[in-house]
Amino acid sequence: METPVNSRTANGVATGGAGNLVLILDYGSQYTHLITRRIRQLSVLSLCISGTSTIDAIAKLKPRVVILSGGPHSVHAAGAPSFPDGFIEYAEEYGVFVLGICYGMQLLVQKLGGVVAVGEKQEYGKMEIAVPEGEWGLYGPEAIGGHQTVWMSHGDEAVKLPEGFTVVARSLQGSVAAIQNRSRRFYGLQYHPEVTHSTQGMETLRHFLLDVCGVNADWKMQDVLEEEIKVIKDKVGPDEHVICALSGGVDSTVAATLVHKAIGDRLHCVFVDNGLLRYKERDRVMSTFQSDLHLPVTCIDASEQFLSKLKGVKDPEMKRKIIGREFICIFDDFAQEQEEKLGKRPTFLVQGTLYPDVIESCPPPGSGMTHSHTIKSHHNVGGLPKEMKLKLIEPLKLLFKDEVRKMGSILNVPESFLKRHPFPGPGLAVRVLGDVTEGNALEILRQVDEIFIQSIKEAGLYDSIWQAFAVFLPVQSVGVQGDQRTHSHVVVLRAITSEDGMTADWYYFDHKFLVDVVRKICNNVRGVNRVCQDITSKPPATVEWE
Ligand SMILES: Nc1ncnc2c1ncn2[C@@H]1O[C@H](COP(=O)(O)OP(=O)(O)OP(=O)(O)O)[C@@H](O)[C@H]1O
Ligand SMILES: O=c1[nH]c(=O)c2[nH+]cn([C@@H]3O[C@H](COP(=O)(O)O)[C@@H](O)[C@H]3O)c2[nH]1
Ligand SMILES: NC(=O)CC[C@H](N)C(=O)O
Ligand SMILES: [Mg+2]
Repeated sequence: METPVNSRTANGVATGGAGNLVLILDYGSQYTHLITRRIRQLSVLSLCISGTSTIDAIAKLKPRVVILSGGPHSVHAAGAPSFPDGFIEYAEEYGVFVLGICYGMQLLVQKLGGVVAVGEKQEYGKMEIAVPEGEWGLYGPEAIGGHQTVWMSHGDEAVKLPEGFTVVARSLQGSVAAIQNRSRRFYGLQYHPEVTHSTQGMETLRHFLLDVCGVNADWKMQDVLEEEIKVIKDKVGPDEHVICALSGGVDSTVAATLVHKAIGDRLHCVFVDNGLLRYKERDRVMSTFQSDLHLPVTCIDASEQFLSKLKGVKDPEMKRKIIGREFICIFDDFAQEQEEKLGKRPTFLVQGTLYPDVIESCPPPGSGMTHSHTIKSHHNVGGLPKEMKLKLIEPLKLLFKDEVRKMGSILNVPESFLKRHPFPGPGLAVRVLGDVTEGNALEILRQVDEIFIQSIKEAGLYDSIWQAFAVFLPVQSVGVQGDQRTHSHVVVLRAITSEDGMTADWYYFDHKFLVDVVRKICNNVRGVNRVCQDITSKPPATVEWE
């Protein structure tokens, strides 16, 4: 089981020194990624691998702490995922701390000889728990003896604890909320401390990892940056060329700047007009590339190609897959053009893929996300064709959006890029529900979106909103405009706040703002007589409508 200090993981991240890693074993919870994030926010490196990884794969990473994630399964179900045989013995032999969260806690209870049963009542949503006076451990002195609000999402519960365990918190309904066995270093939380609705969740994780487990908080973005530059230099041969798909968004701009730092002018950037861009976006993006970014970028107008392939397609996943495929065709053609120019064909494609894109798309083998459900195929991940000539470089694949922004600011990427709201690669195709080519849906949506975004900017709200956009619905409603009956389109405005796009709340505009925007839209955009606002959080909705 011995491995060198600072060994690198399959994902290319240095472990940051033996014995300081927090390793998450994923059992498919939609929140698993958030555990990773929260821990990184504490400046502690954390990685996530499949919950059914082998004992060797776990031991190789030399974790100080292993967190067993939540998951959709019941521990009683046939084929319910579990840690490998020998894991408990390994943890005890090497003094590894183990924290089970929700399903992870139930797994720990069951495997150590306790009993998990279907609870009388399911507990979903915000709950109050009490942490009675008792021994120090999972909770520090500030939490002990008090109440806190936590986020629960479970149907099973621990009804008999394994020997040596004590209950350190209960929900006000009486179910077990937290357990520990300090001498064996095993801990469990029935709720999700990683979700912001658990008001003291972050403090609980901090206390547990830093004070109880003695993990060092020394993981820094500067180190990640230097490590990535080194990885790219090693991967790309000295006379190999690379193309970069640049969208004008935060992720690809940071990725391009990073790769440029590593390989200089062997990087060739391409921006694609797929016919699904926003109002005047092509001109605006190309001119900011020139004025602010100083990287050579080729613009390819492929709008007809994309739109003709999308004609008549209504299914959201189909649309995403078609778009992913067309992007790759364009990149291959661009590589061919470069070959004619340079006398050498570029071998790599840089994409600004982020961790959330990977988590929510079809989980690729080896990603460690094998127990999660596919939410939607992000065009740059699940939408990619199986056979690709270009090899991928995705330097941001393990980072969340706010981490990418941090990296961008270390790289001096101009704020005009870093502060932009995210815009999905499939663009307006996931905001015009149904067939995007029907009627003048795209044109109507562009106008509505522009009015909405400009109004937000004029009101000084752009930087406090994570993402805002309009959606076109393929339905018509009756209205009265200028004393005439109209039968026109319905559009929806969506604005959210979020940290990383994985969970989101809707943004609360004041009434006057909304009244003004709706008036502007109905007065200026022909074909719209009704405007709605989407006030659904994520979950249960997603950010984009498709
Ligand atoms: N119009 C485009 N032209 C070229 N590449 C694109 C285009 N749209 C998306 N891509 C590629 O797909 C990747 C994923 O798109 P995504 O929208 O998630 O990232 P982004 O545009 O870089 O950042 P943001 O999320 O802030 O919009 C991009 O990083 C880029 O590599
Ligand atoms: O590059 C992308 N390719 C895609 O296919 C894609 N789909 C969604 N998004 C963006 O991701 C964030 C989360 O969106 P969802 O809640 O709709 O999945 C939001 O910021 C979305 O705009 C995408 N980005
Ligand atoms: N969120 C979870 O991990 C749920 C665990 C298990 N599926 C239950 O319902 O109790
Ligand atoms: Mg984008």
